[in-house]
Amino acid sequence: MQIAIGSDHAGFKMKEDIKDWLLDEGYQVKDFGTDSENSVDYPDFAEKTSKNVADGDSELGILICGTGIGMAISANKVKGIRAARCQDGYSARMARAHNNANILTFGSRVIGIELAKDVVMAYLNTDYAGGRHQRRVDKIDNIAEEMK
Ligand SMILES: O=C(CO)[C@H](O)[C@H](O)[C@H](O)COP(=O)(O)O
Repeated sequence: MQIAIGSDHAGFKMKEDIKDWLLDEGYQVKDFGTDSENSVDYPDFAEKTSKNVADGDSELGILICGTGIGMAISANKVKGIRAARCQDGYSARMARAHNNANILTFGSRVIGIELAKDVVMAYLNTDYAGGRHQRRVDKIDNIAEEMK
């Protein structure tokens, strides 16, 4: 499975750690930056990473900033993206199972690397449940369509 990953300066170090760990676990990872702890603007990296997922090149995406909030807000502006900020395993499982979230975000200034890995594994190892949830996911996606 190919995962798209991105961060701002606040999430840079955690992105590198998560990327190396995912590669060790056998995932393919496409890194959309940033490439250092120099100050950057999170929407730039959210947009690049989210468009790669929306285009279908990567199956899922991970975005890391200081809180995970700015990344989630930005990613959810991209058509076809359902980004969920999850900082515990239960939320990460539900984001996949119930919301079919295709981007996971979290904050490097909020959770540590071991909890972040736990959240990522819960997210990646859970399948979308479909069924009654599809009706709701369709309604989410239709909100953007109706705004046109
Ligand atoms: O988007 C955010 C807040 O919602 C992130 O936490 C950013 O990483 C943060 O705003 C960056 O802050 P900084 O003071 O420029 O490092």
